[in-house]
Amino acid sequence: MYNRAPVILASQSPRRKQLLEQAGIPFQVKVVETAETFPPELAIPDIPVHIARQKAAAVQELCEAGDIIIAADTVVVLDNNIIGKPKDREDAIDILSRLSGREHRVVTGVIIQQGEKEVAFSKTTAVHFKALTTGQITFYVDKYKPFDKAGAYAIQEWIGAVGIDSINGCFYNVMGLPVSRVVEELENF
Ligand SMILES: Cc1cn([C@H]2C[C@H](O)[C@@H](COP(=O)(O)OP(=O)(O)OP(=O)(O)O)O2)c(=O)[nH]c1=O
Repeated sequence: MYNRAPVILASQSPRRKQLLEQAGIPFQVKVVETAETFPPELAIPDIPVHIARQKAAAVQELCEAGDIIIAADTVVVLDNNIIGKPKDREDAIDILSRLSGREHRVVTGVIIQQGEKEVAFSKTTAVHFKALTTGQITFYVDKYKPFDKAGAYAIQEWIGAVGIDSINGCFYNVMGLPVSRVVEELENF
């Protein structure tokens, strides 16, 4: 069991909070809004790590020396293009139409920091969607309103149960936190 310095989760995501709780890690949530920008030359697996580092840096001022800060960012990647959160209903429908019947990758970058010390990594999960009908897509978007989700869907919701053929990699990584790896890194920190 993890039992050392206080852990601060630098995320307003209810999914990340739920997953860290599920792992039995005691923690507090502290969040400061960040711009979530990245230099265009970054390789795709490094982009969510870069953004997670910005989220961690933003909460430093709210933390005590010695606190361990955890931050993460999740992006959906289709044909080497990053798909973020949908702008509106039409954008969500368009994103899901593009993901339909195909495989995409979900990349979560994680930062664990204590003062100058840092562990950074990213994990990738491949997700294969079934061919979704227009009716399924509009039903999902109108009922579940996935506007705060990268790629306009949540694997833990209805669409994950009926629309996903297979995944290769960590399920919880798709939800926003590769929690078994986070626990492993915390134990070795
Ligand atoms: C693909 C996918 C994403 N998501 C969520 C995880 C993240 O919360 C969100 C991606 O946005 P993020 O910017 O990674 O996180 P966030 O804005 O929710 O929280 P914060 O920046 O404060 O840490 O999408 C799911 O819940 N299920 C999924 O299947």
